[in-house]
Amino acid sequence: MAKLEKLPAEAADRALAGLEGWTREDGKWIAGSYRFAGFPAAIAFVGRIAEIAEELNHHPFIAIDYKKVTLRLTTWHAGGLTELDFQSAERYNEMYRASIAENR
Ligand SMILES: C[C@H](O)[C@H](O)[C@H]1CNC2=NC(N)=NC(=O)C2=N1
Repeated sequence: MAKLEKLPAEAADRALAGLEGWTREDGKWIAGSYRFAGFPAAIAFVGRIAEIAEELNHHPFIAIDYKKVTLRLTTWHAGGLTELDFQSAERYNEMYRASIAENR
C-alpha cells in the first residue's frame, strides 16, 4: 500500500494493536504520551522528535506539559491515518525506549 494512502479502519486498528502506548483519538488521529524525569529532559526529547519528523517529512502535533510530552499524528494529505503515522509513532517509541535506557 502506498505510504500516503489512507488506511481502512480495520487496517489502522491492526497497526495500532502493534503500537505500544498509542491510542486512536478519532478516525483521523493517533496519540501517544511520554513522561520524563524533568522539564529539560522533555524538551531534549522534543528536539529529537523534530529530527525524526524532518527525516520522515512527517510532523506530529506536539504538546509539552511539564514532564509529559504528547504527540498526535495524522497524515494531512490523506485526510486521515496512513502507514507513515504508525511508522513515525514506532520511531518515537524506539527513541523513548533508548532514552530511558541511557538514563539508567
Ligand atoms: C510538502 C510536505 O512534504 C508536506 O506538507 C508534508 C509535511 N509534513 C507532514 N506531516 C503530516 N503529519 N502530514 C502530512 O501530510 C505532511 N506533509
